[in-house]
Amino acid sequence: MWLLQRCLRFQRLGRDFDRPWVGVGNYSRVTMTKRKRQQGYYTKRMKSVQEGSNEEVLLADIRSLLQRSKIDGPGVTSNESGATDSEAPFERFSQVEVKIAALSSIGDGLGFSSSKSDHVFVVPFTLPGDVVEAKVVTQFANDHYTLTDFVSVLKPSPQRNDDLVRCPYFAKCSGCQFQMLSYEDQLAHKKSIVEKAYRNFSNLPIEMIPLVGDTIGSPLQYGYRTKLTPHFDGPPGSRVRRGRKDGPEQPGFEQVPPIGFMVKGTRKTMDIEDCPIATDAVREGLKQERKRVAEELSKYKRGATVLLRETTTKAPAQPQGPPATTDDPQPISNETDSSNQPPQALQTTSSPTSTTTTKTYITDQNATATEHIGPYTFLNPAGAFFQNNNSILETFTSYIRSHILPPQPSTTSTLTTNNTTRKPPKPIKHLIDTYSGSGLFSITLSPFFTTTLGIDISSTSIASASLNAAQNAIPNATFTTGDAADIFAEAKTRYDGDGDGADECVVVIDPPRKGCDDGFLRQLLGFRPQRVVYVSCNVHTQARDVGVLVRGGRREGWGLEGEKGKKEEVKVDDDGTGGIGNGKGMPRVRYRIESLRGFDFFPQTGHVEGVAILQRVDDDEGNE
Ligand SMILES: C[S@@+](CC[C@H](N)C(=O)[O-])C[C@H]1O[C@@H](n2cnc3c(N)ncnc32)[C@H](O)[C@@H]1O
Repeated sequence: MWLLQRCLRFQRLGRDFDRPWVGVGNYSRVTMTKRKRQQGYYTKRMKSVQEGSNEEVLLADIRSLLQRSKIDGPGVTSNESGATDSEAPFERFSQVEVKIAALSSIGDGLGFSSSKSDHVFVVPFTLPGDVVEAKVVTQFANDHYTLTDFVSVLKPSPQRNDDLVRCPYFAKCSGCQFQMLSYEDQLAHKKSIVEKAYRNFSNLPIEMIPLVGDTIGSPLQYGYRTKLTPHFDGPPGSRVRRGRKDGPEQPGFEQVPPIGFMVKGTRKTMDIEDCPIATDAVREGLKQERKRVAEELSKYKRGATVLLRETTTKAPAQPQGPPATTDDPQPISNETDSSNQPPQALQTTSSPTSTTTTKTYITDQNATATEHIGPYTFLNPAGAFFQNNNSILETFTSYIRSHILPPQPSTTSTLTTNNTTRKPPKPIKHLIDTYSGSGLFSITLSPFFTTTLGIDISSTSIASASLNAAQNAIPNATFTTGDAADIFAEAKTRYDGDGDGADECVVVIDPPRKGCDDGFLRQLLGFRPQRVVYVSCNVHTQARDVGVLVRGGRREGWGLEGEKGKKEEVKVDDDGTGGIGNGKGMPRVRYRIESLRGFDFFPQTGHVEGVAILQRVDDDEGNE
């Protein structure tokens, strides 16, 4: 009977199965059998979950919610479905009523149905207190959770205000999740993301983690994104034919494909005509590029990504005539390297002082985009990395400026816990800017330092960094191309001749989402700079790496219990001190977290940029 029921169910599910399984973020790392795929659930993870991935972060939140619900109870005590752990407890594509209990760190709501108390539903576009209808998509029975599509709100959360939503694609497009949440609540949620990241992923005792500061908001909450990359897929069959020289001719497009972003939770592209989180110039670019692609469709045989990047020029204001407005476009500025760009002057404003600012968009990866941050000008190839929210960069860089050096001690010497005096740390003179990109930190912080030394793996970014230093008349900045870990050998030669030159150095770290590798952390601890400022777009990998620096190299129990419970150690020079020294009998090097805070670079989304300020713990402060 059971077998018959299962067979009937497979048949039903097979009929319903109208799209391939698709993941959210890094879920695609999980593999499964075809039959399980058709059922929409997994029983076994074939590959380990990537550190700091959405999946790992989500699992931590789910486990803590299940733990809490065991104590408090989600309002349900019986398991009416009778499903066992290894069975998918809900039918794929069935609709379930879910009461949302928490907001996860990846921005999706987490809740329970009334039929199963030990199983969490992950529902995008929802808030704690919402009661919603959700459609079952993918089930992870062993991990007690199900990914769903949001269907509708049955009873709204007191936090929900749908009148705030400014985008017609909200609740479908994967770009923004929080438009129905007040900005104040968005910032509070982002603070809790930083708190949870350090609690769940730093592996530090709670007393070593300082209170997280309030999230600093973005001056612009819409109209802030200076770069968009909408895309369109190729015509059916174009993927199979790609790369086959002697194969049949590529089919062309029969109609204009959807041009835009992914539907949330799928790999399907949805057509997006406008994106209100982008700047006016980029929004205009989206409109024009959509038109251009439609007109030139016969040139395309496969899908493509369109680059839209804002560029800003500042010029002395015209002495005569009324100020120009957005309805009164001006010719494109000469400052923009746009030889192969269509004419697109879009937004011109005159400031009451003597400067005219012109913002336009560019689409050529290699054309130069210009950004201004306070008095500094940055030039970059449009396709290269640069922070995407210009409106927050002045606030952000002045925050880093005011924290890059240690707070001034009140006297020339400081009392230690033993009531003995110790010398104040040496004044910091040198900045080491790792993962420097085109020199954002080296350049905006340069007035504080005798020298700055930047490194980035991208030679294009380093070429821009050198150009930007020259452009901003900064004589003391040097940049080099290479792996970030390699900078410490150079820094030792430059600054550490007498053995304590690292006391005069601060290191800024701003890696990609995956964080720093062991080699980098090892070299950093071996160099032992007095101070570290760690900036990151992924507070989870940041928390992991900061944990290593605070423990002085030990990387114990990273990850979720049971996933990667094994103890690891990031070893440097084993000098017999039980930790990491510099190989010259120096005591173990470790850091304390002076402060933690998030910055909201991406309003309306679940992302938060973390800034951790670390100070080396010196011997007489309790180094063992
Ligand atoms: C988040 S961006 C930060 C760039 C810069 N600090 C800024 O704010 O504009 C990360 C940078 O790390 C660089 N990168 C990635 N892996 C690297 C590695 N192994 N060594 C050095 N740089 C790396 C990338 O090229 C990119 O410029």
